[in-house]
Amino acid sequence: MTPSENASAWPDLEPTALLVLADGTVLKGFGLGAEGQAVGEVCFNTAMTGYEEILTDPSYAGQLITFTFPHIGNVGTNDEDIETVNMAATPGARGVILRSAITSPSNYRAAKHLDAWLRARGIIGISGIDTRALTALIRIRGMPNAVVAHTKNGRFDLHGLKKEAREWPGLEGMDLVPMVTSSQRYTWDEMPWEWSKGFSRQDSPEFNVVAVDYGIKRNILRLLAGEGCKVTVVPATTSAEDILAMKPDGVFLSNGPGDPAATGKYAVPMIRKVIESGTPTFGICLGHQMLGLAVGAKTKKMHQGHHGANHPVREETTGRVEITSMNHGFTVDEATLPKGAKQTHVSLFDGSNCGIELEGKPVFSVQYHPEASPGPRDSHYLFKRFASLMRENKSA
Ligand SMILES: NC(=O)CC[C@H](N)C(=O)O
Repeated sequence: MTPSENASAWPDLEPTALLVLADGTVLKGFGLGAEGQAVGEVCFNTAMTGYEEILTDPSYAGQLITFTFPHIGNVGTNDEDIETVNMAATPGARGVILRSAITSPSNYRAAKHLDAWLRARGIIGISGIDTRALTALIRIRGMPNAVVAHTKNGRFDLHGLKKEAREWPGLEGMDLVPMVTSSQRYTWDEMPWEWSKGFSRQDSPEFNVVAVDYGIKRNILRLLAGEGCKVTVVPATTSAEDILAMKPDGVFLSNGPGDPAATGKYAVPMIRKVIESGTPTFGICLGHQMLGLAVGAKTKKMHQGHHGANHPVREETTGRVEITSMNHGFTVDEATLPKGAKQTHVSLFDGSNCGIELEGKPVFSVQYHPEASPGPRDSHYLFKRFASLMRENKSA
């Protein structure tokens, strides 16, 4: 029996939700969250905590997330852990695939049951899936396109669902940034959450940073504010001229969903001009991939992607290993990095590129998520590195 045929944990029960893969495989389960159907690419995330941050990371737009950890929802949800800034936009992941049903929340910060929270955000979910088997399938065959469908009465148009899964074009070539980017400029001064204090404000900023929003997460903005930045967030299509006219001490290129090569069509010309200007620049994930494209490297689709909170990465200059949060399905092809773009970080899982810096320029980026949320804080030093580059550049 293949892993996919074995992946309905309770195949004999009446399903109220289905996961239909593009190859026609049908996995039966129980509906949770919103009713309806959602199409996307299925990826697995191995983080054991932080499901709310994961589900609200706009980089997951166009994806259905399988959590490998079986108990998701135990600590409920609250408004402080949401990572999406642009609430009017599509809220990150379209669907969620779980092993176990969601139990009642048990945590002093819990404000809402995950099931009700998913329903309110229009996220469609299924439980009762053998997520170990589904993960094994993804490792063997790569991330499949699929539809997750949930109806209370258990009636499904199976033919229609199979057709939709089969015909969805997939993430390659897809620019999803217009769905998640902010339509207007705004400023950000909220700093990281502290025990017993909550969030405080940055009221004496040292730097003026422009952050280009391809689907930015709140914790990135908070860590920038924590390093002394007053951040002006601008829509993804803002021109280099408009950005440089704001006289930024630094420019930040955010994370985001979809294929970097598709998004890069309008982002790359802007990024080239910004790095030409000598302005310190820092990119994360999609921002890293598009910086790679801007210097002439190529990006490619990965087989199973990296999604989790325990990925070891080695910093090449020091040999130091940091444990990182990751969420990407595309990667910068290291072999295509031009002279002058140095590989600074590498994944110890598969040797893929995890960071670059431009020789002689105050410009660097990483493939992983140093802001974590969720995940370990080993990589917070990169926000300090950005602040140092801006400080040096200002005093030069
Ligand atoms: N987190 C991100 O920014 C993801 C980047 C890109 N969408 C990828 O999947 O590789």
